[in-house]
Amino acid sequence: MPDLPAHTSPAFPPLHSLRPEHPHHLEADDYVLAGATASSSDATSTPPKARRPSQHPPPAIISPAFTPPATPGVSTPSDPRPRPPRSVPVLPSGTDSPRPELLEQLPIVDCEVRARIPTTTGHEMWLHVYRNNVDTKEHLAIVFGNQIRSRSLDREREGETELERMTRGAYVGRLYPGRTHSRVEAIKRAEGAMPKAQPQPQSQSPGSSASSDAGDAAAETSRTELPLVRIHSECYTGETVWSARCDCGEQLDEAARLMSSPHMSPSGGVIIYLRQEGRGIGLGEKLKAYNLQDLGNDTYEANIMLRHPADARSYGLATSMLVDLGLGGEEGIRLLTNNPDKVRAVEGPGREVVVRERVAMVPLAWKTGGEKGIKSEEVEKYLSTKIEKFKHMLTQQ
Ligand SMILES: Nc1nc2c(ncn2[C@@H]2O[C@H](COP(=O)(O)OP(=O)(O)OP(=O)(O)O)[C@@H](O)[C@H]2O)c(=O)[nH]1
Repeated sequence: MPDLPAHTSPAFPPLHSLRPEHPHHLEADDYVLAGATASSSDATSTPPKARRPSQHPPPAIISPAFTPPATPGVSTPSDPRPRPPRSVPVLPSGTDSPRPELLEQLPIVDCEVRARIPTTTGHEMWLHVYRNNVDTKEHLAIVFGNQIRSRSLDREREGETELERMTRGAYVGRLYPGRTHSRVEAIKRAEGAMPKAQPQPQSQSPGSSASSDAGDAAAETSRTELPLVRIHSECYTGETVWSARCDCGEQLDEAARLMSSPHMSPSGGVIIYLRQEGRGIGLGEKLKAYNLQDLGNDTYEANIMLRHPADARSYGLATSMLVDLGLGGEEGIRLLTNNPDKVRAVEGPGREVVVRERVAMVPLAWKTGGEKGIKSEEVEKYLSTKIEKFKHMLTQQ
């Protein structure tokens, strides 16, 4: 989705100035952004550095303790084609971080309904609403491409009419006025042949006979063709009300952009959207944490001061939803994340999902030398805390 309306669009006027009255606070006009010519395809560029013309050294936008490492040689300015994001293999032994505590059993999930959503960029995605046996929230799977299908959605339900099946989204291909059957074969049978105007059915899901025909080829399949997955946690502030305190809205946009590009993600992709707002503490508590951050604490400390874990999330639901979408098993997935805990946790207690590669999410401002992306003192502090305290890996290594 190259033209997704970014939550951080420069054209969007700020609601109010976030500039504090600290005398040494960064003045935007005092700085010239270095590296503004960096290629936007450079997935491991360093963030912009601030330079101040006056005699006083500038207060760093990024924590002085944090120097994002540069990975040379990844930009190809002469090649205008989009390149798949670089990814790094995830070894079975995993990362250096301790394995997070996992539920002994995966939650049971059920896809209640799905619908085709044409988007403002001209791409389409399939929005799936899931229910489960551990909470009452509607967790979501945003599916790009036609290869990925929900097993629980497609399951036969006793006494169900064809209209009911189509209404809950359990159909193959596309709906059109007058369609009477959820399955293409039934339409063929009823009409003697495939109707001329009938749009092409979706390709079969992984694990079906058609896809197993291609099973041998799968062994040779380049890892870039593994489905791309993002496990995204709800962030009302960053995704809906234009907050520049975090990079959540930008990450959601970027995941959708990569997954809707057949070049970047030829096997399609899924964003599992979990309703665990505020790293699991909820919106109200997150707002309290923001006030504590304005009082000088970082995002980690603020949660602790509120007597919450620094990160109160879990990922068992995501594992179950991925299995339901046919992405479990040895073939594996590529996971779009900087969070080492997520890589471990999403694999599940019995390694039901295998993360073959991790694809880093580098902030847009870093990739573009500050030309695009979120610019705020708050987000810089947030990102440096994620790296220093949550051990997020914002580069490919
Ligand atoms: N408690 C709290 N939650 C926050 C804050 N800022 C963002 N969040 C929440 O954090 C979640 C996103 O977490 P991130 O740490 O940005 O990213 P991640 O999901 O751990 O890792 P990535 O996969 O690399 O994006 C969302 O639920 C946001 O609502 C904050 O300051 N305090």
